[in-house]
Amino acid sequence: MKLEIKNLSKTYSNGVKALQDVSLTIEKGMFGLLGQNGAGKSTLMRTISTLQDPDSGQINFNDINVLKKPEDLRKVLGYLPQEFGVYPNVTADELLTHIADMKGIVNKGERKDTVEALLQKVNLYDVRDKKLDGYSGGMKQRFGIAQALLGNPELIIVDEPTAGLDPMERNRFYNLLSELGEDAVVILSTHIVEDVSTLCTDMAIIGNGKVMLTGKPNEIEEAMRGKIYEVPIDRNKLTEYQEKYNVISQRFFAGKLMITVLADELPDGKFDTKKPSLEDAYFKILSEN
Ligand SMILES: Nc1ncnc2c1ncn2[C@@H]1O[C@H](COP(=O)(O)OP(=O)(O)OP(=O)(O)O)[C@@H](O)[C@H]1O
Repeated sequence: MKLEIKNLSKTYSNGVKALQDVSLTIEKGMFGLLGQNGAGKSTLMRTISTLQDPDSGQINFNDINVLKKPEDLRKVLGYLPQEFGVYPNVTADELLTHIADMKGIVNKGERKDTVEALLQKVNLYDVRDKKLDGYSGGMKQRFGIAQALLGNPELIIVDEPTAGLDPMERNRFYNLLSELGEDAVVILSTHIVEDVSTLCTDMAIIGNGKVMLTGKPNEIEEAMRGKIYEVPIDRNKLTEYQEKYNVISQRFFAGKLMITVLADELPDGKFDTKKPSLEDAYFKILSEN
């Protein structure tokens, strides 16, 4: 199983270059596409999902030429868009049954079994007869995954799935997502670094419509070992430190401002060496662009 994206470009009519010569090879497993708001993630996800056309480039999934045969891709695609839309005043069971019907699962018995199994899988079986518009954000997202999984897709795309979930719902959702990569190519688009470090075996960072880095999260972290330092400072000293050092990020920690600095060696005795995280790598890339 393999998704190959080659030289994909897209400029919107307002002149925004949302994709600039994007090439990626994505194999079976969970692939994280990390980028800030506006980086081009949704444009890429919608293009792969055949909802919009690029200006140029190619996409192949196994032997399907996606841009030439979008209908072939749709048969093996499961897509959870960023905005799944307004949740109608129907139950999870009713809507999933309806979508299963539209996806071509026409045999009633088979459809009932499929819908039941999926509701079990996403842990909504007990609330299957409740109206969707009364669901919590996490429950809605789990429903979104259930509909994306109808028809056993080989390519699953989830766009910013954990935005707006509370920590417990996010954890539950992670458990669900972590199983998906076993038999499919799964692309998880997100601006949340933790999503990628928790779930993904491979990743890319995208910014301004360009691929800035690809690799395995642990290798990307490892490449930064011995180069990341931190020190707590007074908030009003930030500019001073920024002038002197390559400050890649800052956060509040117990009332102090903790700054993270990129350097080839210990900047001075006040700094501590920090075990690099994926977030440090991400901030480094962002600070360079
Ligand atoms: N239909 C459109 N017409 C014009 N510009 C657009 C359109 N859709 C997106 N853009 C612009 O293209 C750029 C990339 O947007 P895109 O939605 O792909 O980014 P994103 O990484 O998914 O961000 P977000 O998380 O905010 O959705 C942004 O500058 C956005 O404003």
